[in-house]
Amino acid sequence: MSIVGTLTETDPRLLAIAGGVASTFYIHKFPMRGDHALLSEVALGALLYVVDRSVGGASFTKAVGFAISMVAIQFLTVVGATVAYRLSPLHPLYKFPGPILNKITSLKLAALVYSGKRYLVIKEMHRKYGKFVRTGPNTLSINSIKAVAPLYSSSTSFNKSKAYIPGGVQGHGLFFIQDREEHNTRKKLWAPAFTPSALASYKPAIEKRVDQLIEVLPKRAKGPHGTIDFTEMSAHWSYDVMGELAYGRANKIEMMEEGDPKGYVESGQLATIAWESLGEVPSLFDLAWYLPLAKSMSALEKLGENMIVNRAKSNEGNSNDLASHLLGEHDPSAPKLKAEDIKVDSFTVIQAGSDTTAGVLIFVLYFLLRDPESYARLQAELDQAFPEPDAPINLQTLNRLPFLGAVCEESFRLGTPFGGLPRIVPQGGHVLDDVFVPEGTIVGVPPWTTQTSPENVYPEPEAFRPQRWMPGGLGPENKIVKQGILSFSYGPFACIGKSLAQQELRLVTTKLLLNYHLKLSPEFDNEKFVAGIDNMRATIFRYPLLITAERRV
Ligand code: HEM
Repeated sequence: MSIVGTLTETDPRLLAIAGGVASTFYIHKFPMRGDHALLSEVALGALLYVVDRSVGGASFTKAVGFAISMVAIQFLTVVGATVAYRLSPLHPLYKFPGPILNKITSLKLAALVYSGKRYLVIKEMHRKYGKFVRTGPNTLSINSIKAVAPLYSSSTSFNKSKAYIPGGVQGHGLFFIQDREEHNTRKKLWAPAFTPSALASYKPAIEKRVDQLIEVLPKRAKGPHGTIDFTEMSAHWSYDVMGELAYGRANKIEMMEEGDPKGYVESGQLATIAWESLGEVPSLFDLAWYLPLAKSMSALEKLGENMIVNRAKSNEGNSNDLASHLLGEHDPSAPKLKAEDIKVDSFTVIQAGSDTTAGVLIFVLYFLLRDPESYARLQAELDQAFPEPDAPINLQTLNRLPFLGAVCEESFRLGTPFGGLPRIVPQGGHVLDDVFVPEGTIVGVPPWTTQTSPENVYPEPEAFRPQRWMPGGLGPENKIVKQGILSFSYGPFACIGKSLAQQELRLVTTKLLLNYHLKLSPEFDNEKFVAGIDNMRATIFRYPLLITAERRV
């Protein structure tokens, strides 16, 4: 007989069940890292094996079987007790409606995020269940602009949830810092790189890269129709811009020239997919980091590290590049960031600034090419403002063009890459839109839902209608409620690169339309393109935007 049986004379299966119930209470009170939980289970199994063999005198096979069955019973008890608790009135979110599987396990939400269609499904859930939907055991989606200020933009706005912990990455970067105070300190370091004068100083570098795009575009044409994969082109352009802005002359990112042989764009996308989906189940994320796939996910992280290390050593950077701020070159007496933190901030610059802008540029062209009237109107506005297509663009003129502004705003609205902006309800809970939400709940206002809701944007909220942003809009019923537009979020954690992205987008759209007659390629398949849009912090286009470009004379 095993030691457990000898000592207690109780059926060991009952002890395993009791252990499972106790573990359930423990892990709900003190959530555990996934790799630590797995390790504890393995350690428990090993302990049971050793005890059963040495004290009970069992054979190897019997002791292994005993250890496995006890661990399995304990584990299944944890699963069963967790499901029962999450569906029971004892759970703090019991009163909130939502699909039953979502209430039971965060794996359901993670799978939805992974599918890239969270933005569409969550909107549908709100239509079915109302303003508050329980999208995970401990997660609420809130379709209410009254929740925007408390969650994001007020002085007491909530901290970021654990969805922002970037798996096995060592070090803290601005985007991933959850705590408001720590975030505030780091943001002071970044902020000087995004002042209006700093932005104006980036114009020559952005314009140089836009001119390079204009040059390279026809060289990418392939096949009988001269088809250009603009999804790839846009990503390469965008990475080159961020490389130049971040590391100045020390930049080695040259994708328009050399392509992307090391697969950095794909690596960034894989990391985004993993962060965004597994962020909903952080305990699984801790395990995923040990898989071989993590290696390809971390290629971009490595690039960020190499670039900032080179930049720091080489003295080749510009005094106003983004790295100069992260490296503290403007104030030698100020405390320096730890090397591992600089590394994370370095790849944050590249990734946060590239995939997002590249995605919205793809949407700008897609929408314009599907809407010849808007295309023609924009081209006329640009031709009039800039009669010399090759001359440098005057920023003041550029920023004053109303229809260009309207096209960009409408593309940010419909091409928003962020499916969710999860925050955590602070101690004591909080009343959100007249409903009490318990502390510790993960809450978010879903950008796509609010941005395409007829309550916030009217008429035709899901259609590309740039005129809605112009004086007079789409008629007397025209409506745009600002708090409903979350493309760049609001408040302390909002996008620090918003003005930069706007400037980049205006410049590149202008030069593209001034220099080329752009069209959708005959090879382009609209249905496949739309079905292939996956929205997850960056937009992943599973099917490319295929265009043709004919030089204007
Ligand atoms: C179309 C382009 C862009 C869009 C739609 C966009 C959108 C956003 C959004 C919604 C957030 C908040 C995310 C959250 O709370 O989870 C964010 C954060 C951020 N964005 Fe952007 N972004 C764009 C371009 C850029 C660019 C060009 C940069 C340049 C470096 C940038 C840098 C950042 C950084 C560093 C953060 C983290 C800010 C913080 O935590 O304080 N973004 N972005």
